[in-house]
Amino acid sequence: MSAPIIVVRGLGKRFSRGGKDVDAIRDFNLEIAEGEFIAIVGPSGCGKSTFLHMVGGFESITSGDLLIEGRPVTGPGPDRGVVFQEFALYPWRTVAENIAWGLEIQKRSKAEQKAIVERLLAKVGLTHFRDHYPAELSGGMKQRVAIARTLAFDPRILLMDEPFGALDAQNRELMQEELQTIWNEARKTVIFITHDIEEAIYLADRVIVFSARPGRTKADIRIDLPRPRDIDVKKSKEYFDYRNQIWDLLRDEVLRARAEFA
Ligand SMILES: Nc1ncnc2c1ncn2[C@@H]1O[C@H](COP(=O)(O)OP(=O)(O)OP(=O)(O)O)[C@@H](O)[C@H]1O
Repeated sequence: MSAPIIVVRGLGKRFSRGGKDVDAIRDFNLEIAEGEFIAIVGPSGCGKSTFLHMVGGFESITSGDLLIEGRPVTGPGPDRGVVFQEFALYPWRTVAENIAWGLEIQKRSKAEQKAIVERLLAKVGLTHFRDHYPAELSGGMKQRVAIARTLAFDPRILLMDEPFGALDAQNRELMQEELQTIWNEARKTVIFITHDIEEAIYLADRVIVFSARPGRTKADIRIDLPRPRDIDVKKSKEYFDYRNQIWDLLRDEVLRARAEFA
């Protein structure tokens, strides 16, 4: 196997607030191979978003190592694209202009920008909405624009924090299918945070269950379901077994996290 693209060793993050220290993450270890789809689930407040922000280079590291292709993360970079729950689209830009945003920063030629934007509009099924503004779109459509905008500058690593959290159940399922299709084609390395165990199993090669705070690996479960995965896989016995296994692990941690705040 080739060297992992992301290596996390003994990672820790401590926040200090009002003279009190909070260990969000402690002694967290993880290795991710290029092209792997990793989902992270865990109780609320266990440090999942903090970890993703550290990989993104938006949050400093308190202790341990966080390496991408062998180099320590020191800040954001074009090798990493982020898609978060809130659709951070520019309201004054059309769909096409939102997708082109990163390409303008990269100073790509107008012709290149147009070709990439058209390809991505088709990929996320929004060709007919290219001249619409975000306010005219549904939540699912906005999230598709956000994904297209991130894919436009072609990062090797996609960091996704509850990207479908604000969508209704039907749109969520459609977006899961779409993301799987995009991932099958592009094979990017993905770290995907979700509260939805079923979503994690459907999408991921491995599901990492975080412990209650301070966050670290409680379990690292390989999902051996054949790809590409049809949405009907969610009705299979294997899927059901994974769901029970992960839910049992998570339940203990959710109870521990609750006890702390009781
Ligand atoms: N900037 C900050 N300053 C102080 N404490 C912080 C800061 N950011 C996060 N924390 C604390 O770190 C812990 C982990 O937060 P984080 O947002 O990473 O959790 P999470 O697992 O993503 O939660 P959720 O699932 O609810 O989104 C929490 O106790 C949170 O209050």
